[in-house]
Amino acid sequence: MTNLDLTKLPDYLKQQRWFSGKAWPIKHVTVVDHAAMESGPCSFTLAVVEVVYELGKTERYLLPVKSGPDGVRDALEDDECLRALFRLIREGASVNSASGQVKGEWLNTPEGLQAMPSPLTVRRLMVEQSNTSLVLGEKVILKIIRKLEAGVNPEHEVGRFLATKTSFRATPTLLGALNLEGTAGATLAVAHRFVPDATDGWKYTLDRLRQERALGERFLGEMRDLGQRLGELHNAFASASADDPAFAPEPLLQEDLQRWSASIVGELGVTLADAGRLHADLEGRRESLIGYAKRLAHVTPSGQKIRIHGDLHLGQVLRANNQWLIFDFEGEPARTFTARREKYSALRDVAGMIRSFDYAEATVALEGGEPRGRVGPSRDAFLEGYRKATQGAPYLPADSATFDVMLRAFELEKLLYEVRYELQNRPDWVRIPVEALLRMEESK
Ligand SMILES: Nc1ncnc2c1ncn2[C@@H]1O[C@H](COP(=O)(O)OP(=O)(O)O)[C@@H](O)[C@H]1O
Ligand SMILES: O=P(O)(O)O[C@H]1O[C@H](CO)[C@@H](O[C@H]2O[C@H](CO)[C@@H](O)[C@H](O)[C@H]2O)[C@H](O)[C@H]1O
Repeated sequence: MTNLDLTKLPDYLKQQRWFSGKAWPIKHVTVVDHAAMESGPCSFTLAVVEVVYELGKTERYLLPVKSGPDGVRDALEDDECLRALFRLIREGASVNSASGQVKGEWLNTPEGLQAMPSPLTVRRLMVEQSNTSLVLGEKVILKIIRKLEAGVNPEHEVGRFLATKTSFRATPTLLGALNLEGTAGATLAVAHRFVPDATDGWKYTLDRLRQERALGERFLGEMRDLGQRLGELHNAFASASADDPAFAPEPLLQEDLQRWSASIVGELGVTLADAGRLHADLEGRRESLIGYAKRLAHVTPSGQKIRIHGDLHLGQVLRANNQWLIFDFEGEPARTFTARREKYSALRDVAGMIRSFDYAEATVALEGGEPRGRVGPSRDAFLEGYRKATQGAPYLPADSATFDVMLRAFELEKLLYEVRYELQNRPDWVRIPVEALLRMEESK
């Protein structure tokens, strides 16, 4: 049994940036598995704890901790503890836990064989994030996952697929992972190639929109490239062989379209109930918005369902060396792993990115910058690049009318998600998706 003082854990958790249950009273915290990490100069406990809230909900968190007379301390503050964790991954080694095994995995790809500097430098990433990322030797970015979910972690699964089964390299390659096997099984950490001097696409685009009155050919060319990279990513997903059930494309059926359409109509009801009080004019658009969702159910199915990114926006791409890299294959954080791993229409990712152009433009306009009207050219350039990379792809709809109906329905789906996301996280921003909903043309 670990010598962690369980009575101290609720207070400890509530002080952590990554702990998402700060608003709810905790009933109790239990340790569901733990491993003693005792090699090298740092000894600590790698514990998986289950938090049971008074309202009945439960959540699991990874706690790499040291305990002492003064309470619990985060072991990740100690560089030696971090190096010990990374050694497990790098050496593909394992350590027994109380009810399973903590197992390191290092991928045998050409990108994975780079030498690491010694001594290994450790740099903490100063970004707001729900996990803890560290840069090791300026070559590897190690993300320690804080909130654990049951099932296969899509970021690990997708990274591994892209690195080992495809030639798609417009992504920071997955190098390795740390997994807990056993009854409390989960992915605990993922290691990717660190991309030096990278800017995230959101910041990059905002800077460009602030600087350029009219979008120049250079920026539009970059948007074309971004569309092309996304098309190449989808081609890589669709290349999965039939004996790889988690990735193999599946036929798109009328019932898929009907299910997605019904789900968007349901989300419209929930979202208008939440946002309608604040934005009364949305109610008047209900029927025309339902029209977008309903048309999705009636198109003739063509194309396939494939694995997709699932939460694509400008914050999920990096710009480095004049190239785009797509990363963060975790999917939408509010969904279960099973839901995030579902195959879908590739156009859902296309819609996600198009929505992001509108967000970027609206953000600059709200700052008092250039007025709106620049999304259209970005959207067209992005779609042009996407179409070029996916010409004749079997997973896309056969005709452009169906392509457009599906894309509009997924834009609506994303907009509704964004309204709910903003109401919960950034109420001041909710006007961005609300105004976009109001702008959607009348249903035809
Ligand atoms: N491979 C990488 N190379 C360089 N920077 C990266 C890399 N991966 C992530 N980052 C930076 O770290 C930030 C957080 O990474 P992310 O994987 O999105 O963490 P989280 O899932 O916790 O939000 C990103 O916004 C990006 O700026
Ligand atoms: O990056 P996450 O996986 O945490 O995604 C969530 O947060 C995003 C905001 O950080 C949110 O994205 C929305 O805001 C972005 C600007 O901040 C914009 O570029 C996106 O288009 C917009 O959807 C995302 O929806 C949410 O899942």
